Amino acid sequence: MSHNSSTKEEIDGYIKVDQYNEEHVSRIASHYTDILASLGEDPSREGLLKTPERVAKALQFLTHGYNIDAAAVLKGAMFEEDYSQMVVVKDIEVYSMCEHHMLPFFGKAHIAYIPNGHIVGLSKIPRVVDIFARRLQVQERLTNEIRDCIQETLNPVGVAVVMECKHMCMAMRGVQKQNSVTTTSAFTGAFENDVTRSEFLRLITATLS
Ligand SMILES: Nc1nc2c(ncn2[C@@H]2O[C@H](COP(=O)(O)OP(=O)(O)OP(=O)(O)O)[C@@H](O)[C@H]2O)c(=O)[nH]1
Ligand SMILES: [Zn+2]
Repeated sequence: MSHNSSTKEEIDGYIKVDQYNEEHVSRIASHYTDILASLGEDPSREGLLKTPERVAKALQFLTHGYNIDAAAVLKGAMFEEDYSQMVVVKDIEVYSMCEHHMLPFFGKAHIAYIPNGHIVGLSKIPRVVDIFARRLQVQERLTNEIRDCIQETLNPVGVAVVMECKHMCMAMRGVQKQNSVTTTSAFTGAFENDVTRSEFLRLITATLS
């Protein structure tokens, strides 16, 4: 992956295995060799020989959102359309990493917008989620960044984002709460109105049968 330019693949939100930045991979890997030794491991034992490189590549994948322009992704599929009801995309899987411990947090995002002359290709909404999630994050900022990107790019009548995530730093270590879920939300425009917001919350909690 080039860290200096956005290829078509990067704009599409993908990183291909042959696109890792080799210079960064080898730099990160050499640090991980030290880290393994500092943990009391033997970095030269067979099972760990390729681990620093694997971790380096995994980390590049898990943070590859930094160099993708989320607004450009949305603009790539905006269509003029005379539809002015709420569009809701719910249950979008989210995998991110907390910036405090670099441990995963994961869960679901539910997103709605009310068009203002333009709709956006539906797949672009989960892509925007991924672009901001594949960075070191806190859930609150992730929620706001998704909202702001959609609002500023699509200029809809309103945007709503709700995220429900589990944080591994609260489950595997620290306070060790296995079942707690953190909910964050961010709204603009029409969703600041109680009736519209309630309609959105009703739609994301409704189950299809
Ligand atoms: N607000 C917010 N906090 C987060 C998020 N992810 C992790 N944290 C918290 O970041 C905080 C960091 O607190 P510190 O006291 O500096 O770190 P710590 O000693 O490792 O804290 P403990 O996790 O309580 O052991 C912890 O309370 C984490 O639960 C997030 O997405 N949003
Ligand atoms: Zn954390």
